[in-house]
Amino acid sequence: MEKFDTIVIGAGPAGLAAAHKLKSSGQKVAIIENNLWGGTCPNRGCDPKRVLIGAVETRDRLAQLQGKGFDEVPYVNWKELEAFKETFTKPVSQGSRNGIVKSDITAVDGQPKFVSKDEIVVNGQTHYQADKFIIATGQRPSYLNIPGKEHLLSSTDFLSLKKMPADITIIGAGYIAFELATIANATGAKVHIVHHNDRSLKEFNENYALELVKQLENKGVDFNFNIDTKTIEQDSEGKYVIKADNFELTTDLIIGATGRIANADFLDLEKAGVEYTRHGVKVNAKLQSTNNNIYAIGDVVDTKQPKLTPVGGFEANYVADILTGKTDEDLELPLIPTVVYGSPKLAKVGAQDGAKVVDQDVTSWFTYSHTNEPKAKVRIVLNDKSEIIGATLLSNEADSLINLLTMAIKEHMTHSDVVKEIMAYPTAASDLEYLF
Ligand SMILES: Cc1cc2nc3c(=O)[nH]c(=O)nc-3n(C[C@H](O)[C@H](O)[C@H](O)COP(=O)(O)OP(=O)(O)OC[C@H]3O[C@@H](n4cnc5c(N)ncnc54)[C@H](O)[C@@H]3O)c2cc1C
Ligand SMILES: NC(=O)c1ccc[n+]([C@@H]2O[C@H](COP(=O)([O-])OP(=O)(O)OC[C@H]3O[C@@H](n4cnc5c(N)ncnc54)[C@H](O)[C@@H]3O)[C@@H](O)[C@H]2O)c1
Repeated sequence: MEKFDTIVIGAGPAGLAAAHKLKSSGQKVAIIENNLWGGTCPNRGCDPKRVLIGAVETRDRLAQLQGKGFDEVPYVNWKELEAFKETFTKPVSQGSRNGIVKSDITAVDGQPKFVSKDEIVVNGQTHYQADKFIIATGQRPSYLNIPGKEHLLSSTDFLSLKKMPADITIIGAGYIAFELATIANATGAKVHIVHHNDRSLKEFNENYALELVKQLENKGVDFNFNIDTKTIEQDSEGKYVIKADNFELTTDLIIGATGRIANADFLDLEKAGVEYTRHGVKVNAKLQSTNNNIYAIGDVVDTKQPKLTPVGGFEANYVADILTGKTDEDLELPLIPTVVYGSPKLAKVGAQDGAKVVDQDVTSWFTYSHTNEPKAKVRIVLNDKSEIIGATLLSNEADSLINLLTMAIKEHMTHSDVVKEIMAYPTAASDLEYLF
């Protein structure tokens, strides 16, 4: 039986980063994947989504300048865009696996299961042992447990639809629901969102989330709040009927976007003494599971941290440093900026409340008015020393500006620090000194 210093389970952004770093520190490493190498982000998450949103941004830019240089605003041609997206996703799995093999890391395809605290079997056949294991198996869509749930498709299905239906419904109002609704709407599809309460994007400032709802409503998206879906049926024409108390909606296709569940349940973790829930593997402050030799990183970890690609990458580097003796400190995550992609985009970082909050509608400012953006808002949070400690942004520039604000928070910048800097003009960054 082959024995390794470390075996990584799951070849997404987190697992791959850990495997490469451990190998470059001199370890004998294996990594096991049971599906597409590269994981969620480049195959069925961030990257394909970003390609699609890119086309939406282009369309909206034209729409904003209709009658101001442009006459026609075409809908996004889904078939062509989907084919373009495939040029990014198709090479990912083979490319990621090749990278592993090239680095002299053992690549194993198959389904691993623990047989003891330090041994796994893959596909019930080949046994491997290791001193340490890293679980990096991510999450999968979690479906509503209701009659008719078999009619629900996931974000993965959406990103690979061969044809965009005329009428599409998304259940849920989190990141995935907003991003997919934005994309489908730009293809000319009628989009409905059905949500069980009246609070969308609950991690974000409520007024900013409501403003984003308004922007999508203005584009024709139909929001149905406080609708707790009870059943889904298929009618005689093949359409789907969503039913709830005093509510019925007939649609061509339904995407379930009601959260994700940890891939911790197919590994026989019980045999290794590793505790987990549907939220993921339980870990201590060093990302160590209830078995001291088994760590967990990325989306599969049961913590309150946002489940995002850069977080998984950060944790991968941290655990690799722990395993190679470069640190024994507890994990300390830096500030985590996050963005709901769309047009406009909604972004946030850091504290949402503090000693002072400066909340401004900046739609009329040159940065936003020269492209005729429909709405731009900035909310800056300061502490009692007047340092920036948090921000929420709504605009087409929110994704780049939020990273700049993340650096400003890290550097404890105040207004007088900001005015000492020169930023390229005219950009969203050159407005910084006027934002608080
Ligand atoms: C639609 C969508 C859009 C997203 N957009 C963004 C975004 O814009 N920005 C952002 O930062 N994040 C985004 N995310 C989240 C991001 O994709 C994840 O945070 C990131 O992929 C997590 O990396 P990971 O390596 O922990 O898990 P994954 O990327 O999920 O990788 C886990 C890997 O483990 C494999 N695996 C699972 N079970 C087993 C098993 N039993 N044995 C072996 N292998 C197994 C899986 O096949 C997968 O390859 C998005 C997610 C989705 C679904
Ligand atoms: N841009 C990004 O960074 C990005 C994009 C997509 C996904 N992600 C990651 O993937 C994760 C999963 O995304 P998600 O949108 O599935 O999860 P989410 O947690 O953001 O949203 C799930 C939504 O479903 C709702 N919901 C739960 N039960 C429901 C029910 N019975 N009926 C109707 N709605 C219900 C929740 O209230 C919530 O609004 C995110 O939390 C994030 O970590 C990130």
